[in-house]
Amino acid sequence: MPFDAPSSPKARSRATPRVIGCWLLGVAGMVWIMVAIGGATRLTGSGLSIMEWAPLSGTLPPLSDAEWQRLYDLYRTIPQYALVNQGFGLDGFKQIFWLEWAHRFWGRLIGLAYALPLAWFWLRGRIPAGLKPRLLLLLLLGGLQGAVGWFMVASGFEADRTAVSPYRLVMHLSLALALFAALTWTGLGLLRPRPATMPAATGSIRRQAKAAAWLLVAAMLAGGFVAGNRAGLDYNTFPLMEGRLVPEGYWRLAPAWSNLTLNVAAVQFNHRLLASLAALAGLGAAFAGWRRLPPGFARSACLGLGGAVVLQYALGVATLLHAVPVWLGTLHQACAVLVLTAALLALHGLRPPKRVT
Ligand code: HEM
Repeated sequence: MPFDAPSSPKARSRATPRVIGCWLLGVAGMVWIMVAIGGATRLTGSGLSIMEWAPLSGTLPPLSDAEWQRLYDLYRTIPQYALVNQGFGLDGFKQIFWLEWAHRFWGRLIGLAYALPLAWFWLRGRIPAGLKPRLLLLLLLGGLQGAVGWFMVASGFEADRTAVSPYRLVMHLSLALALFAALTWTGLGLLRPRPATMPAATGSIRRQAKAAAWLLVAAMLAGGFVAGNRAGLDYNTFPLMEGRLVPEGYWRLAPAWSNLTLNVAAVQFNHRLLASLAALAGLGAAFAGWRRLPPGFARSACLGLGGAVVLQYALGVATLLHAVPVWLGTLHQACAVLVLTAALLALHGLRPPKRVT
């Protein structure tokens, strides 16, 4: 559903789409930071430290010794404590508590940064009519993401589990990326109206960029399963996996489809394969843009896509070779959003011109 900045004679209504566009991009930036905090939370094993879902009262951290002790006692009832952190004491608990608290606190801030300006623009009649359903949908998606986050965390409390379900982790990561993409695309639509004309080569480069974008989405989903299965702790060589291109035991699990989501060897191989295809497609679009487009937004965006994909690929290999240190894993997760941004900018820059009727 494309949305373009409407042109209006009134200066005030001309300014409003730009302000709304900047606000949406600002919220998208906050979602980006949230993805990075989420990566650090997962990689430091902090994500299961708060066992309550309290959207309002959970805003404040514990303010008394008794409250700290109550939360610690709750945490001591779950398998992760017994199997991973037994005896790490209240001080150890506080260390894993703060990141999860910061993750949830930042989520609440994003909610406010979205809902309050939305209400203000709405009440002052500043939102173009055609944009209202989309802004409400974004609000709904944001709320849903909070609920999915809790749904994911709750899976980590089940018997014999020391981490969350890979399926729910992928759901949470995908929804975060979808929310980021929707905010960014809508914001860009308000800031950059469709051009009246485009160079003839644009159509074929747009198809290449679209292919790269879909391959990137697939690589990101596969990356979620690598993270969810902690598959980056095995096969720490590149490009071969235990001396083979396709690892032994790719189809080890039954039913066969479960290899795609739960088998460490298969999940990691799929991520490598999809990332390589996405990198090739991204570089292809960058090369075509560089060769066939005149200097301008679309050409720079195509080149940016190529650069971002190469950076992310190199970060992925480094993360794997070093068996996922927290800082590299977090950087790889944050850079996935950079690549997504680059793909969105390229697709936006390559949009077909406005049809004249
Ligand atoms: C276009 C390139 C790539 C994209 C878009 C991408 C994206 C992602 C995403 C979204 C995740 C899940 C979140 C995270 O932990 O970061 C992930 C995880 C991971 N990726 Fe990639 N990736 C790419 C290339 C690679 C390559 C080439 C490798 C190694 C050969 C790699 C290795 C890993 C590993 C080991 C993880 C799990 C990290 C963890 O447990 O935190 N990635 N990737």
